[in-house]
Amino acid sequence: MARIKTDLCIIGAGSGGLSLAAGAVQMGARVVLVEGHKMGGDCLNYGCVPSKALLAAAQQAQTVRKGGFGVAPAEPRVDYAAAMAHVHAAIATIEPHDSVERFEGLGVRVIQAWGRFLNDRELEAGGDIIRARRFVIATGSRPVVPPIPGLDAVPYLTNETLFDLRDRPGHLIVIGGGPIGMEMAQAHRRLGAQVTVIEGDRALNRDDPELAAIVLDRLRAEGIRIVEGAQADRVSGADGAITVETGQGTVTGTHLLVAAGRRPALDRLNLDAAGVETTRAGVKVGPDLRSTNRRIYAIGDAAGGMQFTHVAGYHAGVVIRPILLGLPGKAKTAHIPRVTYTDPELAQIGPTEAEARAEHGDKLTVARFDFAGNDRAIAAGRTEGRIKVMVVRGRPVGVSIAGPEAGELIGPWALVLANNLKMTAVANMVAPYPTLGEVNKRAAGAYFSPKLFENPWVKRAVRLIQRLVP
Ligand SMILES: Cc1cc2nc3c(=O)[nH]c(=O)nc-3n(C[C@H](O)[C@H](O)[C@H](O)COP(=O)(O)OP(=O)(O)OC[C@H]3O[C@@H](n4cnc5c(N)ncnc54)[C@H](O)[C@@H]3O)c2cc1C
Ligand SMILES: NC(=O)c1ccc[n+]([C@@H]2O[C@H](COP(=O)([O-])OP(=O)(O)OC[C@H]3O[C@@H](n4cnc5c(N)ncnc54)[C@H](O)[C@@H]3O)[C@@H](O)[C@H]2O)c1
Repeated sequence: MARIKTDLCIIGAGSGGLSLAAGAVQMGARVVLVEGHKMGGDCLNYGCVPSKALLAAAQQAQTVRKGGFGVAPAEPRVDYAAAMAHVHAAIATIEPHDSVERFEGLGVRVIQAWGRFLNDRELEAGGDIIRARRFVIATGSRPVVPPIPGLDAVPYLTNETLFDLRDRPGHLIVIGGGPIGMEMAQAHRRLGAQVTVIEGDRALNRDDPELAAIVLDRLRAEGIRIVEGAQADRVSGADGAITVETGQGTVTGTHLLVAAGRRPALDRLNLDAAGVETTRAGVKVGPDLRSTNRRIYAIGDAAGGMQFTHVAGYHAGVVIRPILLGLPGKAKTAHIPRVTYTDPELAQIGPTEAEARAEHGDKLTVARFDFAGNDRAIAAGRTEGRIKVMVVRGRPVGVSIAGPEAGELIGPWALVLANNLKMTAVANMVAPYPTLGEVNKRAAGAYFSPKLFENPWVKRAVRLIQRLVP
């Protein structure tokens, strides 16, 4: 047992904790990092990395299945275990970057144990007692397992166990039509499984319904059954034959994936002892991410806001200022993008059209452009898609994109919104031809066109000038 005094103690070595530890130690702080399970957290081990790697394998299968452009389609011979081997190879490639060795090399003291507060200034981990000037809770989130009658008596998967499978499910039932559910539904369908998604509300319900429909139409066309407005009421059966009852009938499949949302991972922390209040969403924090104990901050999924790796990283940047330099820090959300990596992808930044309409009323203009009008999309046969830009007084406040590479295409808008730039900044950009990226400029064009081309004053001015010009 050691008594450790430090400047900063971070609990959780996932996306947020690792970013903060690396930044803080390299700026000269003494840093202790406490991790009870795997370095890299959810994103590396059970989240972003494995899900995107499996989607890549699924894309490969789909390319063969689809054929086209003179290449004959063929039913792909899928080796599911090999696809999962790719998933674990991707994790293994990234692992060293998040490892104990790398962080100790940077000068961080890493304690591999669960952390638990003893009081408002001390944390116990693996028998060591850490007294820190500041603590940061970066403990992430866990899958919600809803209290559906019968669920506890059947074998079910979550994102924490799905990537351990080596035999392809014959029929995967997914409870939850959010990003996890839809990404894993498409991955498994493309790898040859039958897939049914059961969603109590609308699938992809945080997104603009007009754009979500583009994605959902494709998923249905690929053979995924999506049952919406159907709460999973009861589950029964055993390994290989699991039945889910909903208000819209019953579904029987071989495997069940529960993707019904996330809850903050705070249970081991003994937060009462530290005077840290919580809500259902996470640690109760202000915009500065400080908890009800002024020495303790929370970042990432544990802070109860947007649950994304890039948000956890952003939070790390926000809290490092007050913790290390005594400067104010404030987390904002209006400029943060989010992407669901189905094919086509679904990307959003700021409010959707309905949300922007509710906030800005008549001041809102929505500019649209369809991928069907983009030459590169036509050449590549990838024309399913649309971009919508919500503009208020010449500045974009929100952007929604459904289409191929939507996650890449939203990048420039993240720059525009983060820097409060105007639509003219996008219109002034010259996009290389032919690229999908031209949709961004064309959306800006769609915003300015009515002002320029349907404006009688412009027409009158041009006629007058043409008469005067020699
Ligand atoms: C299937 C899936 C796919 C996803 N895909 C994406 C994506 O494509 N893009 C994206 O941006 N986001 C994605 N996410 C979300 C992303 O994974 C999370 O938002 C991100 O990991 C949050 O980072 P974090 O640092 O808050 O927590 P985590 O990365 O979860 O790290 C928390 C760490 O804290 C540790 N811990 C918990 N309690 C304690 C304790 N008491 N003591 C010590 N250690 C503790 C945990 O073991 C864990 O290692 C996905 C999530 C899932 C589940
Ligand atoms: N691409 C990405 O960036 C990405 C990918 C996956 C996850 N994530 C993050 O993880 C979070 C969690 O993802 P998620 O998909 O688990 O959660 P979610 O909350 O986004 O979606 C869960 C869905 O399950 C439904 N549901 C809940 N209980 C149900 C029941 N009993 N019967 C039927 N439907 C039910 C809900 O209505 C909801 O639509 C995301 O919101 C996101 O922040 C991000």
